[in-house]
Amino acid sequence: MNKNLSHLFEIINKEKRTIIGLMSGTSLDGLDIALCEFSGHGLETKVVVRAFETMAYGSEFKESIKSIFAKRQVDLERVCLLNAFIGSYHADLILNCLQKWGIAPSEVDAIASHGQTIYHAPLSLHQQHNMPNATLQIGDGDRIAVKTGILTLSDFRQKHVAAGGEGAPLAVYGDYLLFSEKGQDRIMLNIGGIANFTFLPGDLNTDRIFSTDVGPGNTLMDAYVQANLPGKYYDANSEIALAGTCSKPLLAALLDHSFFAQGFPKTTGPELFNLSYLANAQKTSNTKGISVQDVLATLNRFSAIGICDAIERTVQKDSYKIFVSGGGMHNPLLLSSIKEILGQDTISDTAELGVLPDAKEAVLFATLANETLVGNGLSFGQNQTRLPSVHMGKISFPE
Ligand SMILES: Nc1ncnc2c1ncn2[C@@H]1O[C@H](COP(=O)(O)OP(=O)(O)OP(=O)(O)O)[C@@H](O)[C@H]1O
Ligand SMILES: CC(=O)N[C@H]1[C@@H]2OC[C@@H](O2)[C@@H](O)[C@@H]1O[C@H](C)C(=O)O
Repeated sequence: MNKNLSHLFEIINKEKRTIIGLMSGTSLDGLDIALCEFSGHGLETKVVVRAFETMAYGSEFKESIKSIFAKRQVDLERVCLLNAFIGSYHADLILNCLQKWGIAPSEVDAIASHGQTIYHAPLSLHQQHNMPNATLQIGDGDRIAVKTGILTLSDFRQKHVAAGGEGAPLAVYGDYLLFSEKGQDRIMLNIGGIANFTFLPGDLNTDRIFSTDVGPGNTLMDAYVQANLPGKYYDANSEIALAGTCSKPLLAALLDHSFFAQGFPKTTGPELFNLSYLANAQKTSNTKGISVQDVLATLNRFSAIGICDAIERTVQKDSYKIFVSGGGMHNPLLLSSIKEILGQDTISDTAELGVLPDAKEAVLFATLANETLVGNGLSFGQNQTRLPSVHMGKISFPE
């Protein structure tokens, strides 16, 4: 038998598998690397996160990605080169991280690589009715496999799109497998560049699981800070927003977009929520002259309203418990607005469930890989989110 395939069977037959999950999101802050140990699959999945690290990206690398990120017109040669470069670069970051942790690559069974989203185009965004939902992540999995010598699963979103989804959010799969709890309705809220949430019903009825993107988390605030405050990357601890006042006319203009009127579930990205979106809202609301502090206070409230409105419109009020993750959970003004609007005294985070909030998305992709390697197939039946019941990820062998 082909040596790669016999190695694959060895991994599948193991009691426990060590899988590295990778995530590099819309904020372009760095590569999240989670070293996970799995046993079981499906609802029996058990994961222990043995180590986690965010390997920060250098400014030159961030600028290269930004030059092609969420843009309709780009230098195609740059896209081609970056697809290869990101694969190699991520492989180097993994090898550095393993060395730091004192773990040999041979101890790792598989890598689960999300890659870098450079364009997300569901039909609702591209509006070309003869074209399908589409999404594009780059950072070639073969490069990661060859350079690290570790079997690599990558490009997870393509199967989701092929099976009728929008390619996102995929968090719902990991949320369902790792965090469902009989007797407790849970909302798993991730506030990354774009915010999304999963509703996990306490009766474990898969038909009632619900998941959607809701609009911007940090992406607009980050983009505005980067464009207006040289040297700053984001509004750390909401310090700037806290010094301002939310502008009602600007807030109303930001909310006046068909995305918010559209039904659920839906997905979005910086292709829509970018500085042109803000400039347009400032123009129509005649608020171009307001201070940087007021703009950030307004953008902060805008994110909070998008998140809460989506939850209120799709999940019965009852007694759900919210578990937050993603960088936006470190934004105190945003969190206090969410609590105020939803009438929640406290919001927990996923650390309470054994997964560090900053590591959650990387753990998610490792979970998807575990399911593809050893799962028996998930069935979401007639789920209201129309979740494709598929295994995701393409397998790259090292040799
Ligand atoms: N102390 C803080 N105060 C305010 N905001 C913070 C703080 N720490 C992190 N953030 C926000 O979190 C962002 C990083 O979030 P995260 O790493 O979840 O993004 P991502 O993984 O790129 O996003 P996505 O989930 O959209 O792919 C930062 O860019 C910043 O906006
Ligand atoms: C296309 C894409 O990369 N989408 C990301 C992005 O970042 C947050 C939100 O938008 C989410 O839909 C998704 O990532 C997470 C990991 C997901 O699929 O659940």
